[in-house]
Amino acid sequence: MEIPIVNFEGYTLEESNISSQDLQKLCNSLKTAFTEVGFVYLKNTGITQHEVDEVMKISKEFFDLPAEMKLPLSRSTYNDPNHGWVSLERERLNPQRPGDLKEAFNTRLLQPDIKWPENVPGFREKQVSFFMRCKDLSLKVLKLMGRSLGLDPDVFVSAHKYIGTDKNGTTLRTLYYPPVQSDHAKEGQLRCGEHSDYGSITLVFQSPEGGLEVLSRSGEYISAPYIPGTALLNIADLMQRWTSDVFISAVHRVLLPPSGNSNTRQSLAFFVHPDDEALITCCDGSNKYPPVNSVDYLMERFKESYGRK
Ligand SMILES: O=C(O)CCC(=O)C(=O)O
Ligand SMILES: [Fe+2]
Repeated sequence: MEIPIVNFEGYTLEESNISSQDLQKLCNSLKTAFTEVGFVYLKNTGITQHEVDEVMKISKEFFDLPAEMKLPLSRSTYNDPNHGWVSLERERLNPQRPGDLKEAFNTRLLQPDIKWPENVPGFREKQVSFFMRCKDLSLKVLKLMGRSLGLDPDVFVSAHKYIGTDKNGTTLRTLYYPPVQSDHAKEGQLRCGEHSDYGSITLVFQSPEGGLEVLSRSGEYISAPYIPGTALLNIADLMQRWTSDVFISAVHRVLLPPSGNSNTRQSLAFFVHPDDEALITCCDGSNKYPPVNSVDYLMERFKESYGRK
């Protein structure tokens, strides 16, 4: 099994003059991908490889700073549950394993009056403008998802009104995986432990090293390689619940590089979450899962990956 590629030509960020026949085709392809794999590559979205490369480049400048310059920007120092720097091994996406061998910087609030890295000129502007591009693409996809299920096209979009504000947890995360000496890693340690994402959907952009793997329905990990110019999109847990398990939130991971390989790796992940106060109720009216408040659900999940205190 492979992750399908869906062409957004005609429905890019700059266009929406697609014929109703092509729109239906697009919806059908997405629905197939989301029900069978939970992951899909989107090509010709309007987000270019150049944009992605630029965000990765400026992110690397930040990650290369000495730890004492990043420490004041730590995730826990903000009056916000998710914004800021996450140090190496701080997070365990699979709570059964040692901390992940990755660093991250999370952008959630777009206000200029919160702390940003000062020593990397342009960092804030580049992260914020990429956040906006990902937001626009995500809203377009959410609309197609509603339509693909034969529902009101706004059923999901209308629960994502406050992205970029303190009423919504949507986060752009730039990730850096430093070189690993596999023989020095702790037992069972990975670059990114097995997990599924928490919110509604996630967009992922990897550096050319690739390395992401996705658990297929038949129980084997399949590779999600780097495909330049594409955005990889996956369903997350709240969306699976919202669709009464019609759309699949697939488990994924990043293993350690093979012994002797000293490559670094980068990725950008845009985690789309519904508005804090949105009540997530099965969209087919089935009551398969009880209604849940979006922010309550997400806070519970964060506690698991950062260790319960
Ligand atoms: O680094 C990647 O390619 C994916 C990371 C990931 O799955 C996550 O942070 O949730
Ligand atoms: Fe993930």
